[in-house]
Amino acid sequence: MFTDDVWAHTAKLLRAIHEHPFNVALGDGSLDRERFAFYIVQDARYLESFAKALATAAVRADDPEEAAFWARSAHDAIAAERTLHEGYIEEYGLTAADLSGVRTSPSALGYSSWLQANALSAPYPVLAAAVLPCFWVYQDVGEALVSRSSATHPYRAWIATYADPAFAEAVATARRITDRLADAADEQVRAAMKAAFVQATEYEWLFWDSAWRLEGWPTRQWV
Ligand SMILES: Cc1ncc(CN)c(N)n1
Repeated sequence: MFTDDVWAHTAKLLRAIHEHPFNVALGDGSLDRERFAFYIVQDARYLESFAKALATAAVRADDPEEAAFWARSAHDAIAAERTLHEGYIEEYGLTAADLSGVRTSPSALGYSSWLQANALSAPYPVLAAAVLPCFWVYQDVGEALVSRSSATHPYRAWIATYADPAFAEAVATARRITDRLADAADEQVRAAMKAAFVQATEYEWLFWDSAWRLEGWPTRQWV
């Protein structure tokens, strides 16, 4: 199956994601608030673009069941995941003014813009492959962390969201869709699907790394 193959192809990168200091600290609860708050604010921005890419996939899908799945996922990215974000934003006492003063990081902007470009101009099967890691990598990380998180773990709500069986069900559906599209695709489209899956997984690593580095714009000093 296409998705088994691309998952195996990205095994080293996936290991690097699990072993990234951000995720190790997220898992053992030692991640400092500043880094997690940075991540949450950037992720709220990212989710807006991700949801739009999913809504575009719903429009471009050639199968009504697939269209419904993408539309539901677009809704969930805003509704369910945002509830999670708002919980942390409230806990950290961040105001709307604090949030609007934060500039979208280079990595968050890069990932979001790349998703938008795929949504608007890549073939539909390539778009499906581009959004798949956004589901699957998070479920993989959430599931790996859940067994180690106690009831008092500071990031338990985050871990529980992505380790939830409903999220695993969404991953299974996204994989089924991507495999169906890969089966029907010619070699050129399949190669573009693989490249999109790898690129999105690289962006997933970058996103966590950017939060770990509290990534800003070095050019800000000149403008
Ligand atoms: C960067 C990123 N990638 C994926 C997800 C999970 N939808 C997320 N919340 N943020």
